[in-house]
Amino acid sequence: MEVLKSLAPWVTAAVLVVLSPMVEDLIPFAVSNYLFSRAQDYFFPRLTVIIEERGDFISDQIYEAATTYLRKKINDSPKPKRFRCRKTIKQNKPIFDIAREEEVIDNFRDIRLKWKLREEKTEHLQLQPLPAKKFFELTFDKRFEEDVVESYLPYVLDRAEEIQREEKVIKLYSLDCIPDMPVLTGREWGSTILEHPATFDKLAMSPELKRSLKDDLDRFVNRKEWYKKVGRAWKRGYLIYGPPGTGKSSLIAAMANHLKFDIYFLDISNIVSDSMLRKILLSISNRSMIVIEDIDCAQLEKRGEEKKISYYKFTLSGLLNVMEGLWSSCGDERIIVFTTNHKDDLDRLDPALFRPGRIDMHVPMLYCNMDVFKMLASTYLDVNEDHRLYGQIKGLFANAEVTLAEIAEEFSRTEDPDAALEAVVEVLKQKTSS
Ligand SMILES: Nc1ncnc2c1ncn2[C@@H]1O[C@H](COP(=O)(O)OP(=O)(O)OP(=O)(O)O)[C@@H](O)[C@H]1O
Repeated sequence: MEVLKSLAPWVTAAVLVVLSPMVEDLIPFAVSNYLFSRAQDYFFPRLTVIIEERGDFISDQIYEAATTYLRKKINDSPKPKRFRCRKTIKQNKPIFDIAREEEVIDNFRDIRLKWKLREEKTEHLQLQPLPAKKFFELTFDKRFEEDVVESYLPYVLDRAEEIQREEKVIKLYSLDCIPDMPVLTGREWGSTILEHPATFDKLAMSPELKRSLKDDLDRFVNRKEWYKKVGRAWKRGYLIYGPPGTGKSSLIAAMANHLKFDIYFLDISNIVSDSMLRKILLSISNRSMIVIEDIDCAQLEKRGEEKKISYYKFTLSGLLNVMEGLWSSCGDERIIVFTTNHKDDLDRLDPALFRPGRIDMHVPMLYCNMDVFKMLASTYLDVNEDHRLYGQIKGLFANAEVTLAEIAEEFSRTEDPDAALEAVVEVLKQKTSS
């Protein structure tokens, strides 16, 4: 009986092919098409799983994994009929990606699976166009439902993680909304590939501080079990402070490059309520750094001073609660980085924001001193020994506040180390006389 059933679809197909010219004459196309698909459904019942880009605001891990997995597949094996191609100046070769409405076939054990990327337009909300809803359709023979759910999807997740580790592609996310328009849906993250070359090796900062920050980050990522054991959210907070041009942004890029974490720049001035903040934070993927820059300028209110409900108001307690509460229940390996140019002004903010557990480490990025100057000279000019001008420069540093950005600018103007160091002496002299 089983043998007969397995032969039946082929016999039916053959009969339909032979009879199709006659069927076409007798039965309208729409009807024959319907009958054919019903016959197909009967003999080869199929299942389609919908994997949306975002669930209830939470970016979907399977969707992200499928994107990575299929991209790798398209790049490594024969391409589908249509595919997307992109390349930035810094990438060595083009990257191919799945195109909308194009099918990509995968084989897993004896199962044939069909992936299709689809997009559903969403309406405009007020003046702001909403991003289209993207989703994958994964279609396979119904008999393999259990294998797909129990084995194939976990395989795609594992494989995607491996690929991400191998490829080391780091993404930079920021809120994709019209300036001065509020975040309306929580789905506004737009991304690009982070190509910032900063690394800890190249960064000029106090060697002790660099070592302790690197150790702190490494300890954090290796302590999954510890966080679970003590029942704490697997997150860590850093405050990076210092005048403009001292390397705060470069340090953030170096941290992301070191950990291979994505960066999410969160501009809280676009966030209109605690609930929207919650949605925005929920849509951030694991293994990521959330960066809130210039926290002293942020429109935060002190704890206890927040008004009841006000439209364009963002409360400090909202930020604290979301950070603490939300990530305890969902989300792993989250780093939050605050930056400020004016640490003293932070006294204006609620001290609770900066108590241990919320901000775990304070990282000063200060004006240039002789130690960091030598590091920068080694990176930019290959000056690794003492230079005849170093004594004079050291003396000038005692009375001049100069940032590493200013020094880096002088070092970039010439490849001649003597000329570059003489230019720095001039800059320092000007600073001390003014
Ligand atoms: N510590 C540093 N080590 C190496 N280069 C640095 C350092 N600080 C600054 N620079 C150089 O100066 C440029 C500007 O630095 P960066 O943007 O990181 O400073 P910042 O403190 O974030 O400034 P802002 O507060 O204005 O954003 C960098 O691209 C880099 O070339």
